[in-house]
Amino acid sequence: MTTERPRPLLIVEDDLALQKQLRWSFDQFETLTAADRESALAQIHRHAPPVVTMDLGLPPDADSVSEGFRLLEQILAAAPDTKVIVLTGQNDHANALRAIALGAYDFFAKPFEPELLALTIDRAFRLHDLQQENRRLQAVQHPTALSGLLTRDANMQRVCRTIEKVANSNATVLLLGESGTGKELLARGLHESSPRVKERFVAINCAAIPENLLESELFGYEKGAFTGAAKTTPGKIETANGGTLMLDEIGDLPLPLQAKLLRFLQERVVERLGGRQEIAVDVRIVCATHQNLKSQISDGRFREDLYYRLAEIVVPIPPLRERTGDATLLAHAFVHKFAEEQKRGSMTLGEDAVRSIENHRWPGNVRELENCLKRAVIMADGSRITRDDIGLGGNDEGETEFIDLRKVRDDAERHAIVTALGRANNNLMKTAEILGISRPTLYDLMHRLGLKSQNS
Ligand SMILES: Nc1ncnc2c1ncn2[C@@H]1O[C@H](COP(=O)(O)OP(=O)(O)OP(=O)(O)O)[C@@H](O)[C@H]1O
Repeated sequence: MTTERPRPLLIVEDDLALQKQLRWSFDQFETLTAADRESALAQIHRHAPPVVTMDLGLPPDADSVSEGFRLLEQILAAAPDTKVIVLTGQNDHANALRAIALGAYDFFAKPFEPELLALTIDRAFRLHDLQQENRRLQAVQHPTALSGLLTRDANMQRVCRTIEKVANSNATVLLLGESGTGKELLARGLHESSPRVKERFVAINCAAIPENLLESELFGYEKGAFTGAAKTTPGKIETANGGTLMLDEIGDLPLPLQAKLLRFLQERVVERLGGRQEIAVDVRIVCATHQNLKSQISDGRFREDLYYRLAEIVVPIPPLRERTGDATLLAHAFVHKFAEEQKRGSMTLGEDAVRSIENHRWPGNVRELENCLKRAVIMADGSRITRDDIGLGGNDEGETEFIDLRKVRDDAERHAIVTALGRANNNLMKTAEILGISRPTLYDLMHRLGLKSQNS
């Protein structure tokens, strides 16, 4: 015996006799009905039915198809996965084809055989389920390479999607972000999501190496090329052959080396210092910087032609302070990680510690947060990390912003109701329909929020 709940099927039909017949024919589903466009939309918002059957001729002008097509477009805009089966008049092929072109799943000419329509509805439910399952699996399997990167912030999630999307191409990527925002983590994620994953990921920090050594680090040298060059050594570019080379702090690359890098990007060959042979290298370049390269270009400190070679895809990374909820999300994860590493058993963050983390501006971004929590885990006396263990200083008490969910909800509800009242010209029945709630619920809400309809 199956215990599955019947699935919601919306029947949009203004002919009440036919509506009743359809309900009766499809009693294996949880049938919902609507006789016009607005109530159909309210049902869509309230119940999200995966499948809809709809008549094209709807009031106020049931003889024309304009209201039906408008509804079809609105359903697909609100819930694009909905399978809409359009019921047309006999010999109404033109409208049937127009409905399919707009995204309807199928059409049936009236009068139709309920058994045949039931088969199509079944098929539509199955297709809808498959698509949902597919999406769920993709969501679960997708972020493999970037799964070490924690975020709930919408902008940061967008950055991750961009990285995953460009991973398959060979485009040069420029990551722009403050120090410690995760540029190297993203560059590695890009490499690991790319077809080059089996080859090497090589990173070099252009700011950390003195100018005279940077050239040989990047391009390599032949034995005897300079004093101390005891043996032939390939440079980082060559070492990354087949893989990905990350040039961190590219804004610090000295001008003569910028010219040399540009030549490499144009010709894709390197010549080691003291060597005469050109060596072909196939490498994907990812650059990163916290500097404003555009202003460096205006100051003559960065070559514009190199910039355009490097900036095929530019990905700005938001600083931690602009990522909603991420500081605490990461803090909990770091506590867990370091408590395990330090064999301190299970540790938690006290409320005062969480508030102090929320209020800090994190100029050093995730790296600063990571170091801060590592120290706190080591320093904490018990299993609960306090504000003092976090050691961010400052008096956070005054700055604490309490999130009052009720107020946030009230504000959102007030905004929605006022907008709907305006749209419905203060007609409460219409307002309730637009909002997808019953009239008594609307009255209750308006009463609670102290809202008055202008007619009352
Ligand atoms: N979203 C994140 N989730 C988990 N760990 C992160 C995240 N972002 C950064 N980290 C960690 O924070 C540290 C700093 O990140 P990373 O080295 O990638 O930053 P960066 O922008 O390259 O820094 P810099 O510009 O100073 O080189 C690393 O240990 C990294 O693993």
